[in-house]
Amino acid sequence: MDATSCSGVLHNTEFCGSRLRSLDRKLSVPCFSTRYLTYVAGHSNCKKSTSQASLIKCSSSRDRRNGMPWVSVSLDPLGRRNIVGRTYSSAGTYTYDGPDLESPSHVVEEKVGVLLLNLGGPETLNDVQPFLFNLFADPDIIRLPRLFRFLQRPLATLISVLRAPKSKEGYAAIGGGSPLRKTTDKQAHALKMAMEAKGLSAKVYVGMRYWYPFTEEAIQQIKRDGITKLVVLPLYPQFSISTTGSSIRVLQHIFREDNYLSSLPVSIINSWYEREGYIKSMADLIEEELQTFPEPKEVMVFFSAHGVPVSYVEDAGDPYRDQMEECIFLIMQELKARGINNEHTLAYQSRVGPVQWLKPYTDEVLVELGQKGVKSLLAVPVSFVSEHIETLEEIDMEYKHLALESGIKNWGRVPALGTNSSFIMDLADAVIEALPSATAMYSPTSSSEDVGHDDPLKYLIKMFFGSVLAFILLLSPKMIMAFRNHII
Ligand SMILES: C=CC1=C(C)c2cc3[nH]c(cc4nc(cc5[nH]c(cc1n2)c(C)c5CCC(=O)O)C(CCC(=O)O)=C4C)c(C)c3C=C
Ligand SMILES: [Fe+2]
Repeated sequence: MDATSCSGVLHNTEFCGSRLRSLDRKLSVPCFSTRYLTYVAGHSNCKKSTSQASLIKCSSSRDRRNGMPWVSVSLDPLGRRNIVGRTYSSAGTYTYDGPDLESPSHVVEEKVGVLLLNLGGPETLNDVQPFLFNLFADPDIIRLPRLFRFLQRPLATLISVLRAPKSKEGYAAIGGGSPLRKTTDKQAHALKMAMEAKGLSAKVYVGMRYWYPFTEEAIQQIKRDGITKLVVLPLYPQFSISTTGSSIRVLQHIFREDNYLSSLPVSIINSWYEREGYIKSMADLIEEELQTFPEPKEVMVFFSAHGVPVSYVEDAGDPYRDQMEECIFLIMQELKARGINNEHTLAYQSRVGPVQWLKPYTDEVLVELGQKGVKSLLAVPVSFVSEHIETLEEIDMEYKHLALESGIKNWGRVPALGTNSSFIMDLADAVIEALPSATAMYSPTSSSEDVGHDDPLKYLIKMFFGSVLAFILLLSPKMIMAFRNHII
């Protein structure tokens, strides 16, 4: 064999002397011949072991960045070799000439699944109120003290009814519904293709938190398909209790109840805002959009993130604000490395209800910038990777109008990443890197426990008194205004 044209990636695995050890890092290894890969991986303290080798049939697909076949092999905690993806396992042609790996008959044929999690959005105006009900019924969105949890659903009914007219106006303005489902489906398809190009054959599922296709439906399909390893990829770059946290709690709840699911190896990617591919893709979009301004260097880069109530960060320990700030820092650092030194700022949009949200608020900052004489502004939505009401209506219509009214002359907006190819390629890498750490997910702890609907009479009494209390609370004019308006 000649050590020439291909390379592979060996995940979490190190060949060291006669032992196999798990490592939490990725090893790039040389490859011999175009048809077979030979992995030769070494441990810095065990130089002698670097001749351990494993042969695996190459995929014909090529990695986009280096033009090389892209192969993943992992070991489970017992040291068995799992060939990641059907491309390899179905090919079934490999040999191993090292002394300690098990025989080919122990190779598990993996059926890899990737579950994309997202919020979901109403597809028609009639869906708006029930969608809002689902959202506000989520104890991770309206966090009530345990004693008042029984009020969750009556409150959700009230708030959703109060808010629906304002929300409907927004959805009507963007064509009568949310594009989130279509975009997420496209992202799922693009991700499948990208993984295939990297040699991983996997099924991709979409599970929405508040609208169709619900996470529960996606999980049922995963079961029907007999998936043996699952990577969960929330389509939120930064973690928040209210988004990724909420979706994962739903998963935990479903998995706990089910024998098959509770032992299914799962790897959850909690956040991925710091990934180089994501940061570079965002920087690409900003760089490109800056060129559309008459004086690109004078443009203020205005990051607008979806807000969360301050109490999430300060009382409940939500890492969202920290991750957001770090994410902006990394994007700006990448731009600086490209010689782009524009001023930038971060603000939070989309607050709902009467509590304090993360500051500064997007609407207030826009007015201030206009008053300070900023003339050109590029809005960068940073907590989303697809277009939806918060970008198409709130940023493109409401904030743009406010900015122009406040004295800003040149307005631009960076599109959401959507199916941007370098972004999707990076998500594919994220999935491939996450696969080896998949373990059974069952966790007995969950903060979103149900309020005990076992006894119907008890439940009805709670619902009745809860509703009365909720009406008294919510019919105060201040509360009504807070939920009706977007507060801008
Ligand atoms: C990182 C993203 C998001 C966070 C954090 C988040 C928190 C959060 N949201 C609400 C209330 C609403 N959100 C609504 C829509 C909406 N929210 C996000 C993302 C995050 N939310 C997206 C992508 C969307 C749009 C979905 C779509 O239809 O396309 C809405 C409905 C729209 C509206 O009426 O404004 C509400 C309400 C809370 C209370 C919250 C944190 C506690
Ligand atoms: Fe939201």
